[in-house]
Amino acid sequence: MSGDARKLAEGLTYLSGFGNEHCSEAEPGALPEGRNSPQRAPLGLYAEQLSGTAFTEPRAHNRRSWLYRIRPSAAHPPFTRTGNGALRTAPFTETVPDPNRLRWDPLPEPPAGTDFLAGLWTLGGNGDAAQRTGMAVHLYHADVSMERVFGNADGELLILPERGGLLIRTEFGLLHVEPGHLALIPRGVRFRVELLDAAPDGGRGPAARGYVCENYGAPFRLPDLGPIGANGLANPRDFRAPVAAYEDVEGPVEVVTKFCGNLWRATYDHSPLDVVAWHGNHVPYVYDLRRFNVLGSISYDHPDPSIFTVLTSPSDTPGLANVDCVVFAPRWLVGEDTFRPPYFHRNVMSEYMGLIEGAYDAKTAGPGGFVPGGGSLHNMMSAHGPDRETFEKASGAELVPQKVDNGLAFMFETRWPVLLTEQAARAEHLQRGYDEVWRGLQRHFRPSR
Ligand SMILES: O=C(O)Cc1cc(O)ccc1O
Ligand SMILES: [Fe+2]
Repeated sequence: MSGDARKLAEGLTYLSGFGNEHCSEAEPGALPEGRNSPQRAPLGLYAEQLSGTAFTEPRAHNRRSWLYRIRPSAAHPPFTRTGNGALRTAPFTETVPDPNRLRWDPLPEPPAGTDFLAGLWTLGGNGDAAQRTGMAVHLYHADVSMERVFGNADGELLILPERGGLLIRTEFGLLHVEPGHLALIPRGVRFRVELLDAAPDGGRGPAARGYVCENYGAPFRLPDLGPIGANGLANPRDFRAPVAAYEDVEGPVEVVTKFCGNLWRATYDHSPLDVVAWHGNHVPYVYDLRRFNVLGSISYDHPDPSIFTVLTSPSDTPGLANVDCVVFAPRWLVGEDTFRPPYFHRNVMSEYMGLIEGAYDAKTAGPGGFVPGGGSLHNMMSAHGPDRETFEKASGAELVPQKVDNGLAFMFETRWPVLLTEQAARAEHLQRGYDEVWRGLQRHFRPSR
């Protein structure tokens, strides 16, 4: 079963380009020509618009798609409340904001039978989902594929697998995402996550794991490049959207929606993944983080990590991100007379970091350190930077050109402090004594008199 899914995932074709006006049809003639909503849509399909931005937002930022489906989304019974599990939504008010630097080990293995939705575990966040501002940091662990379908009214979901490949079946078609890739599910788009590497029935292998940034604010877009020029960082053509693929399923399908923080469920009499054709720019996509064109200093000093921004969700203040997704991808360090790892700093922005693979150049690796599947939180103005070991090594290192290619880390950098859920503040896997990594940084200063 999982072998078939992998073959399917690896054979998928995509539409290329970030923010493009794509179009796709799974049956010839399903897409109307020359208009969005003909009197009768082709092939007996229903036409439906899905808006990701207000109708009136500037053309450059407007997001919407037209879907041609077997049944309109409106054809569903009432939703009723279901448990939220470990999923939480802004505003975050469960704990007292904590100025300490914090670090977590990976989530423990999930209970048997946990799907992606049940396995979402919220660390914290900021803003207010109902005001469409702020963000949340979630982790997930899952050992079975979803059978139900999920859609999130509260924001878009940026998924970064750390362990195990995923096949994501969406209203727009299928996406394949592996550790080292990101997948983006826009607000409102329904999807089902299937595991490609789960141990078949009975043989319990390690669960799939990863990170999710839920963005309540303006949809992620590519950052402006300013003096960098017309190319660089994440190149638009490397973002890939699915081609139309639909499920023609008549029969009970459980559909869950998150709305203003709560999960609601309904049993549909058909699959809502029944879109036969679509066009538009409010679409899911995948991106391979290793395609990131890393730019940096070729003279001296360590640049600010904004140069590693893959995607940004802007706020109403120019240059101030609701949240940025930043990647620390393989790169050369060549700075002369330069302390090459990240500098000591205190930042008005708040930084959640995770590790997809290997190690990170400012933090000690290994057990009790910054490990794949773990995460760190350095909130507004919290003092951090290289740990003692890194500082000592890097301030004495011979400054020959050096390739940093032993890891893949990322950061969600957000305008407001990330406030913790109770489960994150009390977690067994919250590391105790994280401050120790900065203990013993020696005094070297000697006043001249
Ligand atoms: O804290 C971190 O490791 C993230 C980070 C990286 C960097 O290269 C410069 C500043 C910064 O906050
Ligand atoms: Fe930092």
